[in-house]
Amino acid sequence: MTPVVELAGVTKRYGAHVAVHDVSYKLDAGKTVALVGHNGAGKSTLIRLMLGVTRPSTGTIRVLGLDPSSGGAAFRNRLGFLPENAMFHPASTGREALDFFAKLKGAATSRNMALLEQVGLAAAADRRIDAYSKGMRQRLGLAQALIGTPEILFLDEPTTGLDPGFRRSFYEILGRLRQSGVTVLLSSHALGELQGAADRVLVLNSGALIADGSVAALRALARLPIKISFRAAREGQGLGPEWQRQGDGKLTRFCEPNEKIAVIKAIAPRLEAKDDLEIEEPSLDDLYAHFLGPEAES
Ligand SMILES: Nc1ncnc2c1ncn2[C@@H]1O[C@H](COP(=O)(O)OP(=O)(O)OP(=O)(O)O)[C@@H](O)[C@H]1O
Repeated sequence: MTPVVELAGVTKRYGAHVAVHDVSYKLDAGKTVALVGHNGAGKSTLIRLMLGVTRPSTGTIRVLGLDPSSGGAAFRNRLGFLPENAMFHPASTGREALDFFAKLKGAATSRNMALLEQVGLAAAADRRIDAYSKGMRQRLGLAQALIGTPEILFLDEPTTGLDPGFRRSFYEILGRLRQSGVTVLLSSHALGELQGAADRVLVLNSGALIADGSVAALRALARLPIKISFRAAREGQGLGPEWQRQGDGKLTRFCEPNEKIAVIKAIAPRLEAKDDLEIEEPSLDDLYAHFLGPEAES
């Protein structure tokens, strides 16, 4: 399958500052891919490079088989973009804003109501945008990005500032888009919200791509320890020193993911029906901190 996006050895410098350093990847059609990293990691710069708004200092970029910086209007209409801070005229209604953007894109305005419906804004179509919540404005931004039925959507931090309910419903809309075959590339600070929402995660640190894979593959790569705890009716004598008694009376130890079953088998003969066994997998926030450091935001 020909990749829809292909970067090879892409570096972007602003003066002496390297915003993106030697990044290469290929994206397949129909996948949802997340770019994850701290503030300043280079996520927006990569999106701008793929949109053709800025050119790489070195390396090559192909989007839908073309150099995005030399693509014309027909090429741009095959892409949708939701900027980090989508701006709309506050006095216009959602419907008027979409009409404006459709005209800019040379697209028919007749689909706009269907787009508003798709993002759950049909009932608010004729309300002024200054009365929209942040979550509603982000959905309007998504509807704007969907004008003209784009093949690839670039969404720059679409869920930043949204409360958990709005985040969830935003990802539900993205899930439906994924089923319709659109390729989605979104950036995010938070790995935690991407479980089940992204097929693949690209982790960026200081402009460099430091990890690339599904959430499950990143978990396997990180090999973060698993915590096993149990509270036994009988004393857990004879267990090794790796088992520590906690303040709540539970016995706890950490182990490598590939030791988990052996550890459970070793304690199984001591467990009775009324005993309590807990297996705690590392959280996605732990995984983010593993790749990007303890000051990780979630
Ligand atoms: N036009 C520019 N001129 C100079 N430096 C820039 C420019 N655009 C970005 N940078 C710098 O490049 C680095 C990467 O910025 P970028 O906006 O791509 O990061 P980001 O991962 O999107 O961050 P955030 O999560 O804060 O949006 C930053 O250090 C930023 O200051």
